[in-house]
Amino acid sequence: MTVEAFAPAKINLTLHVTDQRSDGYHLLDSLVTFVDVGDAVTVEKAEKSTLTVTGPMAAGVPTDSRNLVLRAAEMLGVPAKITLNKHLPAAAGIGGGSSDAAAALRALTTLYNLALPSVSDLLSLGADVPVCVPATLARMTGIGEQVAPVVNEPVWPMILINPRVSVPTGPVFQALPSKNNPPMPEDFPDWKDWDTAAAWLTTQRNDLEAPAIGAQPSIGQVLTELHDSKGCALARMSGSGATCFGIYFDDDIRDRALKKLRGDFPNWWIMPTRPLGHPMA
Ligand SMILES: C[C@](O)(CO)[C@H](O)COP(=O)(O)OP(=O)(O)OC[C@H]1O[C@@H](n2ccc(N)nc2=O)[C@H](O)[C@@H]1O
Ligand SMILES: Nc1ncnc2c1ncn2[C@@H]1O[C@H](COP(=O)(O)OP(=O)(O)OP(=O)(O)O)[C@@H](O)[C@H]1O
Repeated sequence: MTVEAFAPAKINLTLHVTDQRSDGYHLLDSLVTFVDVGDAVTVEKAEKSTLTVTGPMAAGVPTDSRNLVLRAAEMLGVPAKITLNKHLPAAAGIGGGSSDAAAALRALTTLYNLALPSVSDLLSLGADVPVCVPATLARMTGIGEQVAPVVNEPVWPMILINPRVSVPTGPVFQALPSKNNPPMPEDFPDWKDWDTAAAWLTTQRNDLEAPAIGAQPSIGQVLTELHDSKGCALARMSGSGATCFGIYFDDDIRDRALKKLRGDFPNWWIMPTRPLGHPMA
């Protein structure tokens, strides 16, 4: 028997850094969504764990115990033949490794009929792993261990752009000048009204945007191109970058922007997508 799990890209619609703990980790207040672009993890019972990485983004992805998918199997203590079909760029701010680990945990616990690990164990794989397990719109706080589901997600058309530069997360947090920034308001707007929802999002922030642009100026260019594309309601960076997203209200308008951006920037990774809008199976 094989079990397959989808590992959707994680998008930080907002990312407010509100404090820093004494161990150096940062406290966050982030609205996180998951979209229909992602990797796929397939697992099958085996005598010992093996990992094969395939797909258009396989190059450079570790196949040894550095890969979070193998670390997830090790955490559960179950051996499996694992295949990871890689579509997401790595070190890109869209949680590639974390979402793969979460998908591996969903698949392996189904295959072996096990419970999911505790939140502290999930966190030990990465700060983004707890939110990637349910993989549905959530408010993420703490350093990533507190995950509160949010309902009525807008499934608006989006564009993801990565200028094909990888950005390691730690140095971007370290370059952040102010660690004490305001959180999001306690209450969210009515997500069913896309105009109101997008207008509200524009009043929020990704505090890692400026330090990430400092490290990789091409992120600034990506944001300008998305922002200036016709019909874009909001352009923002996800996570610690470099991937940025644009939100549109209409598929045809989004598709025209997509065509123009792909024509103008043939070397960038540019993908149409939309939030999944429902819990993962
Ligand atoms: C930036 C985000 O992607 C937003 O969702 C996450 O907070 C990062 O999640 P992640 O990549 O799973 O992060 P980890 O692999 O746990 O940590 C990488 C590095 O980022 C920094 N880090 C991460 C999370 C956090 N709340 N505070 C931090 O300061 C730490 O220096 C850490 O060594
Ligand atoms: N399954 C995996 N896929 C890609 N990279 C992985 C994986 N497991 C471990 N890694 C390693 O993790 C590093 C960071 O990649 P990943 O895509 O997880 O992070 P990220 O884009 O920084 O995510 P975040 O959104 O949390 O900032 C890579 O450089 C790679 O060496």
